Amino acid sequence: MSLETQTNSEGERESDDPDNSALATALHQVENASKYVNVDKGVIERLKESTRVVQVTVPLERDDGTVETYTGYRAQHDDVRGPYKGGIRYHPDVSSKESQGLAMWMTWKCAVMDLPFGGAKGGIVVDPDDLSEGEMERLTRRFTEELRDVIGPTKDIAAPDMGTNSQTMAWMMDAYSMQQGETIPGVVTGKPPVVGGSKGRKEAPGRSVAIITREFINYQNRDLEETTIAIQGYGSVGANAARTLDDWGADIVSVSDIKGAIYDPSGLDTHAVPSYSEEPNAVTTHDAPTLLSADEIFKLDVDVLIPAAIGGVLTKDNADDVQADIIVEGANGPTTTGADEIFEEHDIPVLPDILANAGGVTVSYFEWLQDINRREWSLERVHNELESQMLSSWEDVYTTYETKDVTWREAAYVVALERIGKAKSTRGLWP
Ligand SMILES: NC(=O)C1=CN([C@@H]2O[C@H](COP(=O)(O)OP(=O)(O)OC[C@H]3O[C@@H](n4cnc5c(N)ncnc54)[C@H](OP(=O)(O)O)[C@@H]3O)[C@@H](O)[C@H]2O)C=CC1
Ligand SMILES: O=C(O)CCC(=O)C(=O)O
Repeated sequence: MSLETQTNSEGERESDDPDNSALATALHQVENASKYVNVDKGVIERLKESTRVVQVTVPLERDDGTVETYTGYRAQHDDVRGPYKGGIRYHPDVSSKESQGLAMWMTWKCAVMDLPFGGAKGGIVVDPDDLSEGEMERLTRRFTEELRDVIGPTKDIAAPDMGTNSQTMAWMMDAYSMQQGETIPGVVTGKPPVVGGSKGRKEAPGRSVAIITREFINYQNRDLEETTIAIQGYGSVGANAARTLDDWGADIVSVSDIKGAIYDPSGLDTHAVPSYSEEPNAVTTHDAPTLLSADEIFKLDVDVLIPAAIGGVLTKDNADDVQADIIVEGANGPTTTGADEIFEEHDIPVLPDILANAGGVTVSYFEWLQDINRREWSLERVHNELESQMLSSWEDVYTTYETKDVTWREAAYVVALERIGKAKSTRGLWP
């Protein structure tokens, strides 16, 4: 295991990162939001860096007996409010810088939700579709072993993200527990309920996207039952957001996966469209009046557009094509800085990821509480507590939006940065 020390060079960051990378976008957002908060400049400078980024080599014996090595990362951004918290991603684009950008967003997300956690993110540079189930398990167990020194239920708590799921978390929990000599469910969240997972965790990020969409529609004095919605990505976040909003009466007129989009102006039966976990890459096999290319979903004239697939998809090159009245971010970092500026010019509100998809980490917090207390909550309790936590943070964000001349993203950052700044000054950490 090696600890990679970060460089502080602005110039290096700018030249290394294209405009739409997670790190470049996250750094721009924090710099921009810092104008609106009363937080010491030294603290803001510190928050532009991760505490540490761990890079590990993960050897894997393939099913045919050959050995391959993979690279894994865990970026731990800030822990002033509590242990580091954030997902593990298995994807070919995982990198040190991507992990750092995503870890920063976790710090803000936990602070907006007022959860006692800091921010982390990580993953392995691998295409999970290339691995068998047994290979996935061996890779995950070895990765957990390599991260052993820096993770733990009071240090850094992992969770699922793209390419990982509740089974991956069960393997991580088991690998960690075996070496510790006792079962420690609180080291990861997003586990299957039978091994200490929380009911409702899998659906939670999509559910919170639905809650924030519903609240914003009400805020604008519109009617959810007359609202048309297009959703990019039909995985854990996209499909659950689609089905929840559909159940609440909205018309989900278009959904997409990597292969394309389906469109029905009278509304799709979202429960019948196969989600990624039900059948990968199968959205376009569903019978719908119109088939579109994957990118055409952004051009639809709908009330709400929900990008819920990957980061950096709304850019300055396609933002002018967006016809939606409102954007609710389901994915992490789907909107680049250039696109954000265009949406502001066009008066298209963008409800940010750090609020909208925060249901995932919020129910992860509930799971962690259940694990350390050895108590199990009912699904009804999870839904009620998620609802009240989302409404409380939504109120904090819209009150800030109404009292300062800021965008919705800036309002969420103000709430987060002020909480983090107060925690730093109260603890006396410098910076
Ligand atoms: N899971 C979680 O707990 C949370 C996840 N997030 C974020 O939400 C986003 C999605 O994550 P999650 O739902 O877990 O991931 P999944 O892997 O479950 O789903 C991703 C979906 O996006 C689709 N997709 C990928 N690329 C494209 C593309 N270019 N165009 C259209 N669709 C595409 C995939 O399609 P295909 O099946 O064809 O590959 C799949 O349907 C990520 O940004 C993640 O960080 C945020 C909060 C919590
Ligand atoms: O549940 C968690 O801890 C984190 C989920 C996550 O990675 C995210 O919200 O982006």
